[in-house]
Amino acid sequence: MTIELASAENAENPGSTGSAEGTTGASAAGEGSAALDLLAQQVRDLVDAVVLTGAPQDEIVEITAELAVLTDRLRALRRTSRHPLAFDPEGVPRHAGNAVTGSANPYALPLVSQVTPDRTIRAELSFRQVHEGPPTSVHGGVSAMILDHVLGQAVAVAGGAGMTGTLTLRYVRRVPYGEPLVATAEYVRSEGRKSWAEGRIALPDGTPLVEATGLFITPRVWKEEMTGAQ
Ligand SMILES: CCCCCCCCCCCCCC(=O)SCCNC(=O)CCNC(=O)[C@H](O)C(C)(C)COP(=O)(O)OP(=O)(O)OC[C@H]1O[C@@H](n2cnc3c(N)ncnc32)[C@H](O)[C@@H]1OP(=O)(O)O
Repeated sequence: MTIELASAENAENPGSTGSAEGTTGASAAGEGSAALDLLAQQVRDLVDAVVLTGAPQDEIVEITAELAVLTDRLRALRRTSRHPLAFDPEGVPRHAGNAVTGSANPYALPLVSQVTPDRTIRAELSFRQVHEGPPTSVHGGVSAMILDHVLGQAVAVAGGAGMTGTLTLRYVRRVPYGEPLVATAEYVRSEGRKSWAEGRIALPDGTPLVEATGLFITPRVWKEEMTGAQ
């Protein structure tokens, strides 16, 4: 596997035509263009509107046809390259297409995480109704995805970036949507290519809702690429 890093050659956002007003090109931290980020946010708003719509049948049919035209227009301009992976100044891996943090990915919240002075990963977040699982609560798999990511970031900033080997969750209380929450994760320890982290999604006062522990393994092939081994 080749890990594609942002560089002078590939830093230009592959999703951008380069001519649209307001596009900035990818930053060194692997962010998407401003125009693409706005498009992604518009699609998130659209998804929320679909989930919550009370429109009559004929209106839904008409809107669906209009959206199909826009979808075809975008599909015709499909890019072939991936968003570059880059590291922000704090060492957090980022790319604009990521399913959790990607500013250019409508599927992503997007989660915005920071590294605190004690190397904890911290992200303030708020789920939306689109994340609903059990009535009035966030789907457990969505919480797992967020925790997988922040635990992965915690081991990455500690130098043990890897793929998730195991992720263990304890769902302590129901996770509400539409309310401010906080996700945090800390690196715990490493043994060879294995690194462990723990984290949680909590209320702002620290009350835990979901707790997680995870094992991340730096794939042998990554190590070989980094060390130049055959
Ligand atoms: C630099 C880039 C940074 C990028 C990213 C940061 C992103 C930020 C956040 C993103 C976060 C989101 C992240 C995601 O979403 S990652 C997506 C979800 N995870 C995967 O898809 C992983 C799929 N599996 C694999 O790719 C390989 O199996 C891995 C890489 C895991 C190991 O294959 P590899 O060939 O390298 O290793 P090995 O077979 O020689 O085994 C080595 C050791 O590990 C032990 N073992 C193996 N598997 C498991 C297991 N499942 N549980 C427990 N232990 C396991 C094994 O027994 C052995 O132990 P020992 O005998 O030595 O004691």
